[in-house]
Amino acid sequence: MAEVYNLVNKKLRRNIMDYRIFLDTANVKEIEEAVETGIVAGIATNPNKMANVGRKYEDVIKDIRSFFDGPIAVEAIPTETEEIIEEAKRLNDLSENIVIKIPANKKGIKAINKLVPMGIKTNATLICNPGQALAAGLAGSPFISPFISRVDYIGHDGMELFRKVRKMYDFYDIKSVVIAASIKNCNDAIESILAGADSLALTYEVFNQLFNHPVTEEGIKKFTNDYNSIYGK
Ligand SMILES: O=C[C@H](O)COP(=O)(O)O
Repeated sequence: MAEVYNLVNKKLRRNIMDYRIFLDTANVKEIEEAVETGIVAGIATNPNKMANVGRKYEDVIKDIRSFFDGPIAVEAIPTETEEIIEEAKRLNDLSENIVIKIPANKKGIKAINKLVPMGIKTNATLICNPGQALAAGLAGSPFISPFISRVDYIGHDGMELFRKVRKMYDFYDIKSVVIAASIKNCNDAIESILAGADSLALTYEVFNQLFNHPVTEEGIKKFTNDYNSIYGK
């Protein structure tokens, strides 16, 4: 078990650049457009994102696979350990390079502990306190997702949670890829990188904020006018 854990995690650390940005949506049009920038490493969905587009996991995965071979994260919904494991195996078989999101409560952690030695990539999700992150890391989950904005929404400090998780992982030398998840603006995305995020899960809206600044747009207009004044357009 320890051997498998080390293997999985060493490999993940080597390929960490493969996981810098997960696009957090199940909207295939958005995914296709964003992938064209060349900076999307993976796709993250959850049942909420699937419900937003009103489509089944199988159909969304099939569409994404027609143009993208990076990791696709999908969430296992059963709440009992054995059922989570069965659903994770089923989802994993839908395509190459699937990551199974599993909520980090005790039943989920037990499932992760069994799935990792099978070579199934898990992402411990809905992490809202540092203890859940510790448990997920010690269970060997290759990915973990501390949630930032959802923790903020109940009056706690999501970024502080993230900082604690990062510090704890460094202190215990836990190698899981730490994904800053549930990010609602570009500032939180950058803050979480500065706090040591290995990876970001960005909604399409936040992803687009990466490229935008009014001064840039103003500058483009001004430079276009200047160019046209030279070339007489
Ligand atoms: O499932 C992971 C997402 O990053 C959660 O984000 P959300 O708060 O937008 O659903």
